Amino acid sequence: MSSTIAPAATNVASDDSDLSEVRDWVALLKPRVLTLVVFTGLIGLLVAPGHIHPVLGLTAVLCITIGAGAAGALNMWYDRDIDALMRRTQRRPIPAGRIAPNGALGFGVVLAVASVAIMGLATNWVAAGWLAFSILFYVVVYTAWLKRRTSQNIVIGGAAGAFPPIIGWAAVTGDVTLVPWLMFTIVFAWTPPHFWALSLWAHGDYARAGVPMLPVVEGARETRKQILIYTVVLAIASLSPWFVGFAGPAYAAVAAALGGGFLYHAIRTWREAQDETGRSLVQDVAARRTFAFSLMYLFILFGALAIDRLVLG
Ligand code: HEM
Ligand SMILES: CC(C)=CCC/C(C)=C/CC/C(C)=C/COP(=O)(O)OP(=O)(O)O
Repeated sequence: MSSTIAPAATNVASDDSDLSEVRDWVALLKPRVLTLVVFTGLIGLLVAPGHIHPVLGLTAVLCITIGAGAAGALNMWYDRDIDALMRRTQRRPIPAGRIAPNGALGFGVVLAVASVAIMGLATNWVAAGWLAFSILFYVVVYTAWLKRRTSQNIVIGGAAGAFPPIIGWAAVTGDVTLVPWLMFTIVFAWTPPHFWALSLWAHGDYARAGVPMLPVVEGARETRKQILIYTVVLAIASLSPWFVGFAGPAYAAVAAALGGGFLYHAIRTWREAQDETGRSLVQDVAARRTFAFSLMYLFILFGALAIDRLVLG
């Protein structure tokens, strides 16, 4: 009896370990963050004037997914030393020892090159060029250069995450005009409040790893102020597709309501009960809500733009 059961049990065990190995390689792509990155790229593609064959459109979105994922893998390869020091990141596959650094490097390079090549062959080389630029920007400018050097790291480096709407648009039209740059500006202005809200409670991790994020260098009080300033810029930028006549009043109403909501959360974060250094006395409740709101905000705003153009427009 036992001899018939044993091989089956072994198979189950090896299936489980195969599955968890696949999970580790997928984790290198930062899949949760990718959802929103890819969504903004998809909206750029959908609202662009002109026509793209659905199969090619799908291929373009897949290339943005793989390219951005590859950038995430290369980021994890480069950051393996500091990831090992931070509670939030120390269980990642490289610091936890489940994937060798060279394996992650090879994986990232192969996926990056493949995503750019397929994008170029399937759509056009303008979209492929912007995809290549975004990957290099995230890996070289943000990760290798700015992240460990300046508290403005995510303002400048965060631009990488704002390129997907430009890439999606260019995949359809072959060029990059004013509107995709407005979409870029929205994600660009959104990134600092998105990240700094989180960094208000994750600053201990960054301090331990020696990463000069804004609350570590300038303090929590300054970070709260900067979140509010960028939220004002974001609320104005979000209306720009309407200002230039690309989107209609329905989009403007949604953008205004969302902007009001974000401002409400940013003001609550700014005024949250603090000690004399600006550290929260209430476990950063308002900051956590601002972070959660930021995710919903971008999803609904870009969704509204697509509905305005494709359904109402
Ligand atoms: C340099 C710029 C950015 C930094 C430093 C940053 C940082 C972070 C961090 C530390 C988290 C916490 C969760 C995790 O560890 O995965 C997070 C979550 C997230 N970020 Fe960002 N982010 C940036 C830009 C963006 C951009 C441009 C997007 C998409 C447009 C984005 C989308 C998301 C999403 C969807 C989550 C939630 C993931 C989850 O549910 O775990 N982020 N971000
Ligand atoms: C199209 C294209 C190439 C887009 C790539 C851009 C991209 C993946 C943007 C998301 C930005 C992001 C996850 C930052 C995390 O910062 P971090 O790396 O400092 O965070 P960590 O501490 O969690 O590693």
